[in-house]
Amino acid sequence: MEDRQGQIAQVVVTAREMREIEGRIFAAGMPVAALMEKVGGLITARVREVGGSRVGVLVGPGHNGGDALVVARELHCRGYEVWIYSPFSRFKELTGQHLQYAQSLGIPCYQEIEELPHCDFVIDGLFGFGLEKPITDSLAWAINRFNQWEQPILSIDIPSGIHTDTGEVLGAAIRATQTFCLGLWKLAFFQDQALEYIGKAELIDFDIPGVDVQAVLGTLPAIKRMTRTQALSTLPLPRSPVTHKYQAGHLLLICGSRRYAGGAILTALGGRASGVGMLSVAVPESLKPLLVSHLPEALIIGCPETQTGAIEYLQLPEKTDLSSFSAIACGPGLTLDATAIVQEVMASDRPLVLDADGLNILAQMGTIPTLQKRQGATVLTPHTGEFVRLFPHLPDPKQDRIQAVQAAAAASGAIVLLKGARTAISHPQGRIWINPNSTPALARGGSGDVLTGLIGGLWAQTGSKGIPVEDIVATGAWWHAQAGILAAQERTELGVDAFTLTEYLMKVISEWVT
Ligand SMILES: NC(=O)C1=CN([C@@H]2O[C@H](COP(=O)(O)OP(=O)(O)OC[C@H]3O[C@@H](n4cnc5c(N)ncnc54)[C@H](O)[C@@H]3O)[C@@H](O)[C@H]2O)[C@@H](O)CC1
Ligand SMILES: [K+]
Repeated sequence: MEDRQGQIAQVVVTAREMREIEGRIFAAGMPVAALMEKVGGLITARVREVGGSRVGVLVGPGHNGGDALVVARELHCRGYEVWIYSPFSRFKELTGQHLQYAQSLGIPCYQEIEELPHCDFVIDGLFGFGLEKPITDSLAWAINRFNQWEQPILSIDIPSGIHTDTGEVLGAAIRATQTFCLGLWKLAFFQDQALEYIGKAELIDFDIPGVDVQAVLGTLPAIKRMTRTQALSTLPLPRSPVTHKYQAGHLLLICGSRRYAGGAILTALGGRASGVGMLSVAVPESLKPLLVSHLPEALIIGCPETQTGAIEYLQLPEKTDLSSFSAIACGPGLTLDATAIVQEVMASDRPLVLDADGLNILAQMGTIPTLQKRQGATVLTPHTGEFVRLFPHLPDPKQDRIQAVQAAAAASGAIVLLKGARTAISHPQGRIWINPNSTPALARGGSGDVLTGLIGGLWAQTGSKGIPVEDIVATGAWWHAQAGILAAQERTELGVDAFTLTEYLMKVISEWVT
């Protein structure tokens, strides 16, 4: 049971895949009406927990409307006052039958929004994954009116008007307070542009057989949703009782400048929180005392500086070269004057995380040709602005973040982590992890620096264990977000500065592990 729920929690589907999976269930003999009844019953049970007794139900022409009508009928039978709004004249057969029966029970059905009496909440069953063209005219107008209402709106499957795959608004879309996603997570739930419409998201599992999911998605689905179980299986815990510090990885961080000293500290604190065995931090010479005072256990490498206070070149300790490190993370706070350093680490064959100015310098060097020459594995961690600078010829991530990150990884051969409310990580061959939960508290200067150090530290510890790099990166993203969520719970969304975040990294993980 645990297993099935764990697997279902990771699955993410497109509208086409959902239709194929649904097709297999129907072909195997499940009557369409029975499935609708089952799903409607599950939604009703959740709706009844919401409270209120006067309900407006928005009913569309397809099976999303059919689901809504089952809920309307069940609520009516349980003593709720129910009104239906449906401005359509033609319905799919099953939906039409449900509407007829609902009306026979005395549930009023209105075609005009003004006729709907005041209700405690609204159920949105206008369109689900069958929406195929933009919503226009009077229906778009009505949706915009519903959005101005104060009452909570509960959407069935997906807020009506949201594209199931890209998350874009097709003409007009319901802004839901809560959305009950049916059966399997749809891609739109992880596209930043849809999040304000989806509200609180909840999966209603209606027992889709695992074999049908596998038959359509394959044994290694392309897009997966990160889960706690997955993250815990990747973390380097428990440690072997006989390990020594060099077996727990050696991370080299290259970061900071006189102008951006704090970025170096935050990156290093992120690296430290990963538990990495040995931490070396290369910074401009003048930052060395500052870093030593914050991280007494790390080896701080002071490097010659440019006139502007950037690292001029790497000056590693004697008998050390880049091959001494299990992973390198480079970029936060470097400024654009540290080009030589980025060239040097690009030429090494070490696992490399590039972030911030490291990415901006890579963009100047020419992202794709430079990466194609690299011997080792590379992780890029851009936010949207850096992404566009790195990949100016690829589709704009604002339109479809998942497709954009997939295209970037394929074109560059790097593992690309695109930051956002729903951070997505793609492997060059198209495998994607999505981090499903985060907090706007993390939209704050320095929080990305912490992530870079953390991912570097995890990679240094686990890279040699055969764990796929994208799993390690996704675990870092998950851990970082969970620390932000816990910190925001305890300190509000205003209380999660990047330094505080580094302290919550340990706190959150000890809660999971114990
Ligand atoms: N996948 C599954 O296994 C299940 C799906 N169910 C429900 O079925 C839904 C999908 O049902 P459908 O395929 O009937 O699709 P929808 O109910 O999403 O809507 C399709 C209908 O809307 C019309 N339409 C599409 N775009 C329009 C537009 N812009 N303006 C006006 N009309 C438009 C279409 O002509 C069609 O009649 C799901 O979202 C879910 O709610 C559930 O009943 C049970 C199980
Ligand atoms: K809907």
